[in-house]
Amino acid sequence: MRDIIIKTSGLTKDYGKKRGVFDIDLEVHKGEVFGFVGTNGSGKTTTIRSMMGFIRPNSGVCAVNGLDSWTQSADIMKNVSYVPGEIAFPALKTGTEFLKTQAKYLGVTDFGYMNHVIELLQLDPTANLKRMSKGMKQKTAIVAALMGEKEVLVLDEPTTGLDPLMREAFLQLIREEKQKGHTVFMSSHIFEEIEAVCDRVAMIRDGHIIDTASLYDLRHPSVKNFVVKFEREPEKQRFLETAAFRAESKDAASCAIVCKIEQLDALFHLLKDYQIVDLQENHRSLQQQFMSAYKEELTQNGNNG
Ligand SMILES: Nc1ncnc2c1ncn2[C@@H]1O[C@H](COP(=O)(O)OP(=O)(O)OP(=O)(O)O)[C@@H](O)[C@H]1O
Repeated sequence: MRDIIIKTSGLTKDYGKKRGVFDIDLEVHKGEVFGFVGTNGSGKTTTIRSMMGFIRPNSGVCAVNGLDSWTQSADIMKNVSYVPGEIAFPALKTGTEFLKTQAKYLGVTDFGYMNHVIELLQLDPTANLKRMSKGMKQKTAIVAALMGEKEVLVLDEPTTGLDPLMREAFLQLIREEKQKGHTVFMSSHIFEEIEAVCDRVAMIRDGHIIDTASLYDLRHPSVKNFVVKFEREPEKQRFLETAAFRAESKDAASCAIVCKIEQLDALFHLLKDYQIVDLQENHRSLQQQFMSAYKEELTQNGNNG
């Protein structure tokens, strides 16, 4: 069993009127990149702030590196790089001044990694802190957090304000963190970026975890869905009549086929006897997984969710 770096159990912070987070159970293992997705106001920040020890839960516990989030928050901070959802800088003039102050606070003396992050994010730290755009502020906060090279990263919507190119650069940084064996917990409402870098993901809705999924399982499903286009309609008909696979007609010459991994060989063997002009695999996306967990939960709760 791999080490558990972040754990919440029964975490509840009730703000009243069904707002807050309720009975949150999460376990993040060493070296894992763990995504936390949910719509606006679903409870991502409340969960993260509870983990960091900034919020005292009504019930349940959170721990990071085995330290209790509420009573040992200061010790947790020593080993965690944290990017908050709402960035507030101290009253300093430039980004450089802020980064220097942060380096002193974190005891950073080798600036090689900090410069690497600055370069990758194409940040000009000499800019006036107050006049920085939202994206520049976000980049500055990322540099300030990552320069400490801590083994655990807790990031609350770290790509907010970043343009698509910079989001990709940021995801590259996360991949590098993963390669170093560091543990990352990041929230987002952008499914694609979670899908691109995470090992596992928890989905939260209205303060409740509705599903936890392994991205490996999502990328390597035990059942595959194909859309096959035959050269002519009679070919498609002939295939459907074999009834060898779960299949349904899509349009004149195409059909959708559902195939278990262990039947793949048999399917391709069978298709050799047909004139095929196109074959596509339909992957289930994280967003589709979220939507079906969401609908399932609505059904279970009788739409009172
Ligand atoms: N201090 C507070 N007092 C009262 N309600 C709060 C407080 N903080 C958060 N909430 C409510 O708790 C719920 C969860 O908020 P939270 O900020 O954790 O969501 P989020 O998933 O991070 O949202 P977003 O994606 O919009 O940042 C929301 O309904 C929010 O209005």
